[in-house]
Amino acid sequence: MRPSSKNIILIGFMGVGKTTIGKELARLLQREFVDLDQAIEADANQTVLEIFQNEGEEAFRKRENTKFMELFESDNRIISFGGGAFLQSDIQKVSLEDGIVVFLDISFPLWLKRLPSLIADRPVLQNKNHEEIRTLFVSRREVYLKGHHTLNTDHMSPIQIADNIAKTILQA
Ligand SMILES: Nc1ncnc2c1ncn2[C@@H]1O[C@H](COP(=O)(O)OP(=O)(O)O)[C@@H](O)[C@H]1O
Ligand SMILES: O=C(O)C1=C[C@@H](OP(=O)(O)O)[C@@H](O)[C@H](O)C1
Ligand SMILES: [Mg+2]
Repeated sequence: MRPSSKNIILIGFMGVGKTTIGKELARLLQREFVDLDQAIEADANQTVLEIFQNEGEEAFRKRENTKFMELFESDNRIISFGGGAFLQSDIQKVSLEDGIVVFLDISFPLWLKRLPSLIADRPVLQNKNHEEIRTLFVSRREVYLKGHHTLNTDHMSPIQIADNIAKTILQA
């Protein structure tokens, strides 16, 4: 089957592996890889953390929206979102209408083991206790489930996950 040229978008909670797996998937499918956060950082000449600190979350969300709309003018890309991008209703609508949206899921206990390595550069996780983070994880998961495909990533390496995504999309 000829693979569609639609953009493939990876969504899911912070730290699930969207950036890491997106790179692997792009290599596998020989497509251009774009990480939405990295594209925003390059434009702003600041890290995501610095944008949150210097401009606030609302300004970051505006940058996220503008950059997404710009990126979506071309197809054939693998685009890794930041964990909040798909929560924006217009980003969600355009992604679902014109792209292939893959939700990378993970069980919360496994995700929690990654938290110490994530906290320093994920402003949304800072100043929250485990229960508050779990509540955010559960409520966002409901939104991520609107994606076209859901893939549980528990106990799999990024390469295995990328391989599964490629197979899932080719079979669809
Ligand atoms: N399948 C996996 N198994 C174990 N660690 C992973 C896996 N995928 C990603 N990681 C690690 O988790 C951290 C967050 O990955 P990242 O790709 O930045 O996630 P995201 O873009 O979803 O926030 C990194 O340290 C990365 O090496
Ligand atoms: O979930 C979120 O609201 C965010 C996730 C981050 O990306 P990752 O999901 O790649 O960590 C980054 O966009 C920003 O810190 C906000
Ligand atoms: Mg990322």
